[in-house]
Amino acid sequence: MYITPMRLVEFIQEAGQRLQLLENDDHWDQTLNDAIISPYAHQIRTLFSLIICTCFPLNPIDLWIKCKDYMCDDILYQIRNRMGNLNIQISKEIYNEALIPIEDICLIMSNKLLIQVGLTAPNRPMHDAFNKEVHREKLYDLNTLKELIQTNLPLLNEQKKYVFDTLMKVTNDETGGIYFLDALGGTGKTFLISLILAKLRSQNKIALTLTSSGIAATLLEGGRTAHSALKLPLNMQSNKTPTCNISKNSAMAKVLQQCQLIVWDECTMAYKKSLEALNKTLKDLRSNHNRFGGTMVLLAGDF
Ligand SMILES: Nc1ncnc2c1ncn2[C@@H]1O[C@H](COP(=O)(O)OP(=O)(O)OP(=O)(O)O)[C@@H](O)[C@H]1O
Repeated sequence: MYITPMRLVEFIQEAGQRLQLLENDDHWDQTLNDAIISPYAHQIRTLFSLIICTCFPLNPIDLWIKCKDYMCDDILYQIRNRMGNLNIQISKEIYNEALIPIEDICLIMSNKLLIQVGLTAPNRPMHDAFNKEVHREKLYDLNTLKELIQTNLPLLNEQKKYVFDTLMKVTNDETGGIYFLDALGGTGKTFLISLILAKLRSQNKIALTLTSSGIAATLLEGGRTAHSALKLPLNMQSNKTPTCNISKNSAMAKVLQQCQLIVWDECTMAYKKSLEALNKTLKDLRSNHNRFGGTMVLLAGDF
């Protein structure tokens, strides 16, 4: 019979506990049980960090499982507030959010990572994605969006209503594709796009707004220049096959993987290769060989 070193350690620990030669984790359990009466989740996280990195409990994972919901309370509350959705429940992303400050405290206290004290390592790329970019794209006030839809939707004429309905339908179908919104300047393209964006965002979907110029970016809610959002290379002309400088684990990659619609306003001003770069990057990030990786793209401008 072969006993792995890990199993041997478990045997020795178990035997030590049965013979009462080793302490078990009851007192840490009790300490944390007393602490969870506190309404402040960050205090429970600090105590938990202190216990796992300086008191060497036998089974830190057990302690984490028993208290993790209490340690995520404030994070869940903030996320519900930010998204205006009280139905959001605790998820593995939220647990990961709590593990990050716990590991930070352990590093300050004992210069140890969670993996070194017997807990699972937090997923830092997931944390980045979860925190920054995805939230930024979902950070819209639902009441303001609903008000805007209620006021502006009845103002659309028949043609614009048709465009609105078509885009809503194809975006909800999630089949992907490209649409061009071509109209003369001042005829209401920005007005219509704002409405499409508001409708999708009010449904808690991600709709990314790219523009070719900084000025155009200020006209649309959440607008960003394509160069900044997509990390396009500056040497576009000399680069034969440019791609967006976005790695699969990055925060922006998560947004591009999840977004339902990408609007590129004033796209007639964009260099052709920047659209090719977006096409290539989306195919790669979404592991989908269809055009723009199967994402719905709306190119708007005065063609
Ligand atoms: N259906 C509508 N009802 C009321 N006002 C509208 C409507 N459509 C557009 N407008 C108003 O007309 C003006 C011009 O519209 P908008 O900026 O959307 O045009 P545009 O096609 O995007 O122009 P440009 O191409 O120059 O950016 C704005 O003040 C907008 O609020």
